[in-house]
Amino acid sequence: MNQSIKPGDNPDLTEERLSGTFDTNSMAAVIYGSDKLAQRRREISEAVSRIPELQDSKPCPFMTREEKILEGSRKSAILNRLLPGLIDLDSFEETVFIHQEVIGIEGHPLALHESLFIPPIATQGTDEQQKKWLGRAQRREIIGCYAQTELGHGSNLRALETTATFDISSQEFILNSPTITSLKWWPGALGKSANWSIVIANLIVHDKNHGPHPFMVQLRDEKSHEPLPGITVGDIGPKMAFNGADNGFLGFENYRIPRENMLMRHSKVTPDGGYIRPPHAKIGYSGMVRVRSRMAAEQGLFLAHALTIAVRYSAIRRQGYLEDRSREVKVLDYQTQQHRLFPSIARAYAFIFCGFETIRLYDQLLIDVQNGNTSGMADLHALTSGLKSVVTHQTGEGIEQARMACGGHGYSMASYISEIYGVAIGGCTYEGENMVMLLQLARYLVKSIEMIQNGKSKNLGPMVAYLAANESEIDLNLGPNEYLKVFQYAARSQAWRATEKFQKLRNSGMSKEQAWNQASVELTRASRLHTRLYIMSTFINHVGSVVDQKIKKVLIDLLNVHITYEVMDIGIYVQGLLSSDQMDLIRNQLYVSLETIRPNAVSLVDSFQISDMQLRSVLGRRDGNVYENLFKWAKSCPLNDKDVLESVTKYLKPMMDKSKL
Ligand SMILES: CCCCCCCCCC/C=C\CCC/C=C/C(=O)SCCNC(=O)CCNC(=O)[C@H](O)C(C)(C)COP(=O)(O)OP(=O)(O)OC[C@H]1O[C@@H](n2cnc3c(N)ncnc32)[C@H](O)[C@@H]1OP(=O)(O)O
Ligand SMILES: Cc1cc2nc3c(=O)[nH]c(=O)nc-3n(C[C@H](O)[C@H](O)[C@H](O)COP(=O)(O)OP(=O)(O)OC[C@H]3O[C@@H](n4cnc5c(N)ncnc54)[C@H](O)[C@@H]3O)c2cc1C
Repeated sequence: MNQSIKPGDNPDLTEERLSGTFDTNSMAAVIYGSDKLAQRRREISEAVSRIPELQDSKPCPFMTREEKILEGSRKSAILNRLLPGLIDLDSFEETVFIHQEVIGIEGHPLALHESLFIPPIATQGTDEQQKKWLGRAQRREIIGCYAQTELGHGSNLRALETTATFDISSQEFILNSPTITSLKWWPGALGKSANWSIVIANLIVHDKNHGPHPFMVQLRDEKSHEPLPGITVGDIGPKMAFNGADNGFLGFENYRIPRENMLMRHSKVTPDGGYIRPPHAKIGYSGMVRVRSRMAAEQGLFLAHALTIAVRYSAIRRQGYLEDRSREVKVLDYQTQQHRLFPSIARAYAFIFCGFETIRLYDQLLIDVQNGNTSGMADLHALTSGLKSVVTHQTGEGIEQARMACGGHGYSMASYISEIYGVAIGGCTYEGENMVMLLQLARYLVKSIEMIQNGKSKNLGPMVAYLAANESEIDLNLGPNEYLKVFQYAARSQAWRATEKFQKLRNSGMSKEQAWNQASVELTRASRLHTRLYIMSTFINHVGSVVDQKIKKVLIDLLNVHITYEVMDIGIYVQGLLSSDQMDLIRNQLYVSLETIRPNAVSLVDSFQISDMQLRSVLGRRDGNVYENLFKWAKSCPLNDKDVLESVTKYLKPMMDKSKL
């Protein structure tokens, strides 16, 4: 049963909900990993809806940037007071969720505090450092950010210019931004809100540069909030979206911090200037790996937001006719609309499922690393690099299709889809620009193929074992596993093609770097296919593990949409394997699976359990009463406070009057 049905709802939406074949709360339990977690989300939404001071003071699209930052800060402060009674304070998921619910997706002063400030202290700080700062940060006595990117350098961390030079005589590090390009640029909450930061700076001891390391740095006075002497800090200005966040710039001029402020769990500087290496050269990058490991689920949820809006709206929007000329048809009944939206629903589910899997993998790696075992770092770095790139790109595509699927109203901020799009596609850039990260995964794929070439296939990890197989025929009694084999064929042949291109260029005498650059488009294609294969296989495994038979049936239908769509989408890579008859068969299976999923479309998006408050969309309202609320929304626009604006009295009226003469 669909748990969203309520009296007074738009009858078209109620009809959709009645046609659903499964219980949406049970599906939510599968999406969020357990009945308890799904229920906690419902309880938190419900509790928040009963607290007047946590409601939006006005719709976000009507707020200026200053108002957004003020509103985010107002709500953050109230939440900090109320949180103990509302959520499990030890749960990162609940903390993120309640901020999302109350403040929304446009950013807020604590967005980075939870995800990029506290985790490095907790994982890279010594026990004493944790004792000193962790409690203060968790109680929010201080607000922090993560300052790594510089005006001139983001992707290439080796070229960062900020320095932290050890001064033995005073037992301090001296921080400097030697050039304009070395100014820190972009960190969220740095601009106006944070008073502390993790700063990534080149560690220099005895004139030797040991590369980027993390330092705890106080930026502003804890009483006055004024920048401390030696610090230049401010906001970088408005962005495409995410304007409730104050992304900032930061410069240092001979700014001194105690030796104890370098995070020293892994690398250390001793009082006499000795440097102790970390157990793995890239351990300082693990904060980024943590965030990347969470991005598939986050992005899946951004896509879920847009699809909830577009699918609900498509069920109440009537336009044109099919057979019955007496009543316009729901636009959701058009095959083109289904083809536009349903594969994205499948992707959102797939991203969330594999997102929770990568979070689990990261948590396991963290335990291993704390126990001194860093052997899994390269695998997870490669996996999360590819995953963040593919998922952010496909999420952006899916959100934009969702916007277009809403016609003209999709273009209005009342749909809120443009904000979701703007925030989500930031993910194509932050935490590593997508091409750069695809090339990181490509290094791993090339190395894996070189192992095969050197007769060491048995050393390949499970995620790349398929690279050594030799599939040349597919039985088209197609079940998910045959589709997986088709995808493996595509990913494998592209990985070999790209590697061989790179090797041929090398053998022709080209430098490694030039050869890599000349092969890089092919290499990124290999990385995408490898990642899409991973997403598909995780989806198949996840569906296989579902126990509730009604839920399993719908998920198999959704999986069928996914695998047929994905294989059609990569047709060019499987031309050597599949005949045109086989491709036609798959195409037809896709069309059949769109029809099969149609009665459950609304229930599938309702199962994401995104409340109206969180959705902030007039088009996506749970009750489907869109038109009357669109009219209310337009009337509440500040431009309509007055009938005659100054723009008219000051300019247009005099112009028209003058023209009359
Ligand atoms: C509704 C939904 C609800 C969601 C709620 C959440 C809302 C969220 C909204 C949030 C909005 C905004 C938040 C934004 C936060 C953003 C923060 C940031 O962006 S922080 C800055 C991030 N910066 C980057 O990611 C920089 C990218 N660059 C790099 O990481 C490196 O420079 C890299 C990896 C590209 C290259 O590094 P380097 O030059 O040092 O190495 P090499 O390329 O030479 O490689 C050598 C060797 O090392 C391996 N390697 C690299 N990194 C790692 C690693 N991390 N772990 C393990 N190994 C690593 C590499 O693969 C090479 O291996 P080899 O065997 O030699 O091939
Ligand atoms: C919304 C948002 C929030 C952010 N928050 C933070 C934060 O909190 N803290 C922080 O430190 N940073 C933050 N950043 C910065 C972000 O991490 C960087 O912008 C990102 O890592 C990309 O680096 P860049 O800007 O230098 O891009 P560039 O590297 O300049 O990319 C420009 C182009 O060059 C290409 N390119 C670069 N290198 C290569 C290569 N080796 N091979 C092939 N192509 C290449 C890229 O593919 C891209 O097309 C944020 C950014 C955004 C948009």
